[in-house]
Amino acid sequence: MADVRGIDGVRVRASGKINLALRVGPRRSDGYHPLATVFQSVSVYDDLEVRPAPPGEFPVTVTGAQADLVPTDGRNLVVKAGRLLAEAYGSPDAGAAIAIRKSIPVTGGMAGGSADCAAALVALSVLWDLDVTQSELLDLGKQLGADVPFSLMGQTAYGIGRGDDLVPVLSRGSYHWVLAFADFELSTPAVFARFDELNPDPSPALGVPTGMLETLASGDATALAGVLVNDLQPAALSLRPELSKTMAEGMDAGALASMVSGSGPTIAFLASSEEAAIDLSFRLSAADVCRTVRRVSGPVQGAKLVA
Ligand SMILES: C[C@@](CO)(OP(=O)(O)O)[C@H](O)COP(=O)(O)OP(=O)(O)OC[C@H]1O[C@@H](n2ccc(N)nc2=O)[C@H](O)[C@@H]1O
Ligand SMILES: Nc1ncnc2c1ncn2[C@@H]1O[C@H](COP(=O)(O)OP(=O)(O)O)[C@@H](O)[C@H]1O
Repeated sequence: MADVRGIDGVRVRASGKINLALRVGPRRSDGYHPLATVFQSVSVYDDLEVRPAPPGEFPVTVTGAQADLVPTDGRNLVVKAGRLLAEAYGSPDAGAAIAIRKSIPVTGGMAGGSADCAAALVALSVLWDLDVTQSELLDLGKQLGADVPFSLMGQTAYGIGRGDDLVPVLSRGSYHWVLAFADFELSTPAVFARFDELNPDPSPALGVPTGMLETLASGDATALAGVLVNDLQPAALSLRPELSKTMAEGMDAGALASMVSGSGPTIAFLASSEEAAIDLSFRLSAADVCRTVRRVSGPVQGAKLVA
């Protein structure tokens, strides 16, 4: 284990994501579903700070919105990340104090736990001065959760397998989104289970919509609105029908498109410009159909050290 004297703390910021395309195949024997997905990281962030702690200890504090929904014991993905990283590259009895400030909605379909996990991998490899490459971190990330590799990578990426075999996608410019955070949670396994009920025989031939990658390279928001797709959306709406009302309100308020983010319940609205997004966010707030309205843009960076 490297000497970390002199290092006070290491801070890393990690972003949430939306899936511009999420195609889902038949459940595999390991319980996972094959995906073809296009991720885009967006500008809602969790901040994480790690500091030295006694061997084997990982005290976690969580602040921010919905902090009470996040475990602070060994179930927290940052603790799992710390233990795995220490075992694989450092000293198995390493420890760290981890402070998480959450803004990404919890159980919101925006990979907030995965963002924290990715941030912990990056921060702890610096705190412990480990000789670990980005590609090795991606491999560790895969062992911790399907969305963790993308949370490390950020920007725009095409994912296959469990969504964790990634290729970067060229994306021009910036897209303006308005997010509606729900005042309830949707569990990812429950949404996949409802997908199974609704789709007894899903197509195993997965691909993202024709033209999506070309559209992203062109930067045309109106064209992107026409190709967004989420196979989990009917499952999420069937578990929480009130989300349809939120989606309809956003469309009435001028969105180019609306979609459930990942497994939900966050709803993402695509706007034609920053001005349109500001207008949409005011109108959606006034409609009182969600817990919070948040204006974001994407793509942004993956988990990154903060000076
Ligand atoms: C649906 C997606 C879309 O990006 O994200 P969220 O909406 O949850 O953020 C992801 O596939 C979620 O990824 P993540 O939340 O990391 O999943 P994991 O912790 O690895 O798995 C949780 C559970 O989700 C289900 N799962 C996940 C990924 C996948 N390809 N097939 C699945 O069936 C399994 O039931 C698994 O036990
Ligand atoms: N650091 C973390 N932040 C949020 N949730 C976490 C974290 N670590 C573990 N979890 C657990 O993971 C579950 C899924 O969280 P999250 O990643 O926010 O949702 P989603 O999979 O919908 O994107 C939560 O119910 C929570 O108990």
